[in-house]
Amino acid sequence: MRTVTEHARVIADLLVPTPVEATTLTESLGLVLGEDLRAPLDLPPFANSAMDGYAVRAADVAALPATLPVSQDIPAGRTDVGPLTPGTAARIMTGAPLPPGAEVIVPVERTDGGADRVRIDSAPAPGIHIRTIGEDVHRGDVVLPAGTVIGAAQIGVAAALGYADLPVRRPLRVLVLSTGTELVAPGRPLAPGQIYESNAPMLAAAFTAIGAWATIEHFVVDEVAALRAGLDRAAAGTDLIVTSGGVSAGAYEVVKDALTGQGVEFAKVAMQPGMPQGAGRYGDIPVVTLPGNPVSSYVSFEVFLRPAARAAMGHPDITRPTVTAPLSAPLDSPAGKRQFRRGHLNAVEGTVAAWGGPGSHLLAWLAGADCMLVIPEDVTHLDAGDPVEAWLLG
Ligand SMILES: Nc1nc2c(c(=O)[nH]1)N[C@H]1C(S)=C(S)[C@@H](COP(=O)(O)OP(=O)(O)OC[C@H]3O[C@@H](n4cnc5c(N)ncnc54)[C@H](O)[C@@H]3O)O[C@H]1N2
Ligand code: MOO
Repeated sequence: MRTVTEHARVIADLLVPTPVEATTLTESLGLVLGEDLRAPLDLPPFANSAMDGYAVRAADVAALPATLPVSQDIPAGRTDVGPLTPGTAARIMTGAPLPPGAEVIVPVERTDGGADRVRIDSAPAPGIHIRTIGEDVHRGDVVLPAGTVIGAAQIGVAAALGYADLPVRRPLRVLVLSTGTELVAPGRPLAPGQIYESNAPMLAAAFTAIGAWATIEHFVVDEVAALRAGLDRAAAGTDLIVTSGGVSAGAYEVVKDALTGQGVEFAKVAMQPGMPQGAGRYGDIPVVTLPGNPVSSYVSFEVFLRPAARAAMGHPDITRPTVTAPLSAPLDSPAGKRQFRRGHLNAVEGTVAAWGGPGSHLLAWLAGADCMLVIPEDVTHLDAGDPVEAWLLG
């Protein structure tokens, strides 16, 4: 049997980093910078006022109160500001360029607010309320290093620097294909013996949630020709194919039947759920074949695909945030397998507990879980109070 770590390595090695592409700011959200982003200009790009008020020379407010004629009006956006005439004040608004020669910004509250002449009652020291050139960013500086995950603030600073698009790693293009003659699309009538198809929407959503582009190829019946046709229809332009179902030990194991000896290796992995797995290539395209049981599929995504896909998209941090917390109730685990149990974190008590049983068909319990408990291969029993690792989902 293959270890979890060995199979994780096989899957990680299948994927190569996605290319770095110029992408609009909006579409860059959640993606990762593929190159350092340098500042093409200073921020602020010019000295400007941080207050609505008056710009004056220091010598003109040495003795207070002082009344000065207003020689200029400078709202934000003026592009033709001339030097400040000595012995005068410029009325200036927040963000407006400082007139050359101005040294003191007097907030309007410290004056009589005059438009033609202004009486200045008191004044701050020179430099106060003045935003200097490059105070935030110097031209040429690396503002966002390669590997930065683009969030709202990163989009903000990139826009402030004039970038309309960013060099980010493109999302991984993933094709999700479920197999199973018993499957019916949600929304259609269900005959006895049939079930609704849940793996493809779940897996596609899991990929979308990490910033990948997931498409669903209509699920196929358990026939090799149907699977090959589905793969051929959809494979072009795909970085990764993920199938679910048809990989265990029975008859009608369509994925195994179609892909064994065709570049995909099937293996039992020492984990529960998620034991039957496969990985390889279909033509040139990486393929990962997940077990059909819904919880097995999802757990396999968390353990193998999420980290590999995030690494391919350049994420510096590929694992879920993890805590180690005491169990609030005992649990058992199979010998020789790493068990992944749906879990629940009690944030008040600081404890975790298994959430539902270990059965890999218990999907509603997965939906109610907020963490995944990881019980090592050599542990068969844990008592209440024993520490256990929990991956925080969410
Ligand atoms: N004799 C053995 N039987 C099984 C073994 C084994 O080692 N020996 N392994 C079991 C384990 S563990 C798993 S996990 C499953 C994996 O089976 P498959 O990958 O071949 O999946 P299927 O048989 O196609 O389906 C399993 C189960 O999941 C339901 N399913 C499948 N696809 C979907 C879907 N897209 N949406 C919702 N539900 C789905 C399917 O109806 C079955 O109930 O094999 C065990 N058996
Ligand atoms: O691998 Mo199976 O997931 O134990 O049901």
